[in-house]
Amino acid sequence: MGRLAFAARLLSIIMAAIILLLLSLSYLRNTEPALNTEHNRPPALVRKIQRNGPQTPIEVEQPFALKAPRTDVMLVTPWLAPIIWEGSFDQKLLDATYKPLNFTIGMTLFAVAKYTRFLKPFLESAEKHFMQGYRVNYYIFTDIPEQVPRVELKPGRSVVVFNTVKYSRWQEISLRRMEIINKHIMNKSIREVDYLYCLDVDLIFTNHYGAETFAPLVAVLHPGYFNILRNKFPYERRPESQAYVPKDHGHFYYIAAMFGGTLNNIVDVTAACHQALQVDKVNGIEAAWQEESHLNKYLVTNMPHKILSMEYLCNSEAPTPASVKVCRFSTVKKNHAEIRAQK
Ligand SMILES: CC(=O)N[C@H]1[C@@H](OP(=O)(O)OP(=O)(O)OC[C@H]2O[C@@H](n3ccc(=O)[nH]c3=O)[C@H](O)[C@@H]2O)O[C@H](CO)[C@H](O)[C@@H]1O
Ligand SMILES: [Mn+2]
Repeated sequence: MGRLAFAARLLSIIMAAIILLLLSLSYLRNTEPALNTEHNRPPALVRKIQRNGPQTPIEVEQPFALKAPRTDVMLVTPWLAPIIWEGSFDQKLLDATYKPLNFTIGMTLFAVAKYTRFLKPFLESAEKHFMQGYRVNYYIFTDIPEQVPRVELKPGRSVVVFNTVKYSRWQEISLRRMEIINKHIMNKSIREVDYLYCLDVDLIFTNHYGAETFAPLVAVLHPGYFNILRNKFPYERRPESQAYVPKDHGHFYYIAAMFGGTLNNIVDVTAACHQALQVDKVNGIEAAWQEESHLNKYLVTNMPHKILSMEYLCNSEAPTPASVKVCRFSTVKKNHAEIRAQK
């Protein structure tokens, strides 16, 4: 074999080896079982229906395409996410669809310092109204585990208590929730829930709160800002903050006392808010409404798949708007100065 022919042969062998290596690398990348692959999987409901087969149809009142169930409120956003109001859903139909799937619903609740006093009424009301007939795990974060009350739980429901530190400022206790929830999902102390709800504890359930709220990412209209121009929303308006939203941006103002969704979505939203909060801290700036400002900033571009109306967060200290036919989750009156005082 001539020198030239040998060199050509060698070159083609090297080229083939490189192509093979590149192909196997891209195969490995595609098959890597990282947590991130969750993003590409169909939602839990679709997976389970694929596994179990379709559910049996049940008798419901016929819906008509030309008849809106309600005409006084917006039922779907411009990006086609439903807004949930009394009269817009059939609870029987939803339960017949979802209950056979045996979902587990997780809930994170922080009760630090004096806020442990809210746990008993919260849990007792949740046992009456929240996700009846579903499996529920309450994840309670507290610095005083002995003050977690014993509340009688229905079958399939449980309380898990995690120790957490008490930061000296109430704002810090509130905003650190993003970081803590994120860590507990990443280290797998919270797992195997189909949906996770992250709630304030100074609230009580006052009516049905169930499957109509299931979505990959769900947020709630703030009862104080549902009918004002967006340039008046209490977004963070200083460009130096990571939570900055310009006056002509945004759709709805959401309340941080409740957001929920699938674990991968909650990982994303809590990670984004935690990172933004850290950058703000380094820059010596705290957003107007702490994590609520960061949550709202996130939701400007990552719009929720479903929005809950103010029925899902009623302000017990203000008149109920006419559009709210049922209050399902209501604030508890509290003396801010007393409860946030250190002693
Ligand atoms: C009326 C008002 O002021 N609203 C703001 C206030 O909501 P809130 O007044 O509802 O805040 P909050 O005092 O309920 O704190 C939020 C949550 O953090 C936990 N917690 C807080 C303090 C504490 O000592 N122990 C404890 O466990 C607890 O789960 C509580 O529900 O603050 C939020 C966090 O920024 C939002 O900005 C709200 O818009
Ligand atoms: Mn609160």
